[in-house]
Amino acid sequence: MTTRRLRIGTRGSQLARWQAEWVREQLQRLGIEAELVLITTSGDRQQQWSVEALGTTGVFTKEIQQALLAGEIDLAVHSLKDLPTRPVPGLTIAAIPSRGPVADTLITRDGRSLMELPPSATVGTGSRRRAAQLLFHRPDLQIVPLRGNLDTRLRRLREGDFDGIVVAAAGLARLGRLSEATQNLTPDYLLPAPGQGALAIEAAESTPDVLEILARLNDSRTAAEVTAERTVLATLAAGCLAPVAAWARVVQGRLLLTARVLSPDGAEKLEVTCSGEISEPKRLGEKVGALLKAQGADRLVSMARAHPEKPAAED
Ligand SMILES: NCc1[nH]cc(CCC(=O)O)c1CC(=O)O
Repeated sequence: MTTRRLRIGTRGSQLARWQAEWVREQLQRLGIEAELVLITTSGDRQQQWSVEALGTTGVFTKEIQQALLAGEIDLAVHSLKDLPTRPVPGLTIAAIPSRGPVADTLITRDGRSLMELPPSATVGTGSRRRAAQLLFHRPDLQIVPLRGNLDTRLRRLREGDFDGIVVAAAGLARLGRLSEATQNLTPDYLLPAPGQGALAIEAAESTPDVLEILARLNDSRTAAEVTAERTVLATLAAGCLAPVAAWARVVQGRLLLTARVLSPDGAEKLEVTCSGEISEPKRLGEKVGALLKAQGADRLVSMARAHPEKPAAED
């Protein structure tokens, strides 16, 4: 077993540091000392650009993964929903800890709920998944592109740039600001992003001693849930830029998976729910992905690709 101090690579945002610090504390409980190493990613550097304009996935993870491969850090803590589904040679997800809240929340300036917002109200979000589902319920809403860290987005709402914003409950809770949420958006209303609320702890395959330690932070139930969700994304070859949502949960000893694909304008919506063995999350994700394809999901995903002018960012 390793006796040296482990180096945890993380982005510098408040949320990322909270998450990395949480992992540091979990390691400390196991008697393992660790320290944070802050790494700036291209997604952090280019706040003014849409993620699509950056022309690649993994803008919040790539530099951190390079540091892992170079041996500059021993482990990386990511928001799982920011981590592309395509594996990186030499790296592995060593642990997926127990998940936080999964839902999205609406925050409005005047405390009105989604259905109470006035006609043509403006909602700031950079996520196509959020935009499409909001428009499905309220086609009149004006969706305004919004990027940046959670604190930036909350500040812009207070400054009056929008009537409302939609953010992940997990992020708000971690910043200690869940009380600012106006409305919890239930999954039937706004289905979350694959992996939302969960962390991924990544390490290099060449460091089996580190992998062995990190395995103790894994929560097998959360791992099964997010594996099913991410398999839908991978099966649809959708990436983070298409309006794809997926949510898996354990109900009566079985894994229940709901996934949605929408057109970017929210006018079309496909949805599938299936259950499967907890021990076979990948099979369940593939099945749901295939059923969505059979309903025409590929056409909706390519509609999103054909409209790159609309930015997508926060999931
Ligand atoms: N890149 C944005 C991001 N990545 C992870 C979270 C919050 C935590 C989570 O959803 O797991 C957020 C903020 C948001 O979506 O509002």
